[in-house]
Amino acid sequence: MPSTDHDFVSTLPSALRRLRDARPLVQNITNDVVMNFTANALLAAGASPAMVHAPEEASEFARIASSLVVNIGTLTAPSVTAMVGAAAAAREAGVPWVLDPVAVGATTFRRETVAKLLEEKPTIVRGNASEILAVATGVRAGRGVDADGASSEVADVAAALAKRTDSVIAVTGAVDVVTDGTTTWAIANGHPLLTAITGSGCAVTAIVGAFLGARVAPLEAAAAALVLVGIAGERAALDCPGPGSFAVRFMDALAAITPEDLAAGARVTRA
Ligand SMILES: Nc1ncnc2c1ncn2[C@@H]1O[C@H](COP(=O)(O)OP(=O)(O)OP(=O)(O)O)[C@@H](O)[C@H]1O
Ligand SMILES: Cc1ncsc1CCO
Ligand SMILES: [Mg+2]
Repeated sequence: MPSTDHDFVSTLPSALRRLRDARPLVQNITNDVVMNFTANALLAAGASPAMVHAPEEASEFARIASSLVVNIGTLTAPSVTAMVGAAAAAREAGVPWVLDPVAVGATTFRRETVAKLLEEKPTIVRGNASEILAVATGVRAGRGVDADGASSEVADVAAALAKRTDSVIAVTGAVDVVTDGTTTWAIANGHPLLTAITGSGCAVTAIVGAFLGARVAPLEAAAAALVLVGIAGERAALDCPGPGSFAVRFMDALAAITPEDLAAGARVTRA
């Protein structure tokens, strides 16, 4: 039975303080379903969101952003141009960036776009288990935008992918896995109601970007975001009648969680 990683958990309050002090400018090129929800989640967490996605300006903006979030949920040809251009600009300018490969296994268009984006060296890739498996194997996997695998089963695949791509890999599910290929954490925070609303995964990815933008180191940034969203989900679910009010309470909880709450509620073990 693995025990809590107290060394890491004790760093969580300073990571959240850093995010709220820095109020990082997080550029998002994300999907049409979750744009408003994502911007509000970033505000609630303490970041400053900017949904700047036009091909004409996305790469220019990426050079001045604190971090960049690229989410392929509702991909179009112009959005691919914006994403690849912004990711390249971020890499050149030393701006950290995070990739959410939504439903990457579903179509050739998504697989080819993710292959192009991986060439721009994302700092972190965050997906559900079927998405991370599809990225790792390059083959068709999973049904669509929702997960259908257990994250714990992909920990080895994620660690190998982290080594191969030199990125941190964050796999979400009932238990999340975060790995840089050497250190691997399992995070048991969260609530099933998070899967009953659209965009909770996209919000996690954006908040990973927020911690990165506050210059928290990648492995710690990914884990802190997963703990924050997980605890917010747990709080929001208390006496919650259903998904509608859960989404509202989730936003309230994200804003109300203190740095100390983060350390007190974290369930992080070293794998
Ligand atoms: N069964 C579960 N129990 C508790 N928490 C969960 C469960 N499944 C997912 N979560 C949490 O929900 C959040 C979103 O993860 P999920 O894997 O559902 O992302 P996703 O599939 O990309 O979602 P979406 O694409 O709909 O935004 C994460 O914080 C994760 O820890
Ligand atoms: C439902 C849905 N379809 C494309 S993106 C998206 C939001 C979850 O990622
Ligand atoms: Mg998703």
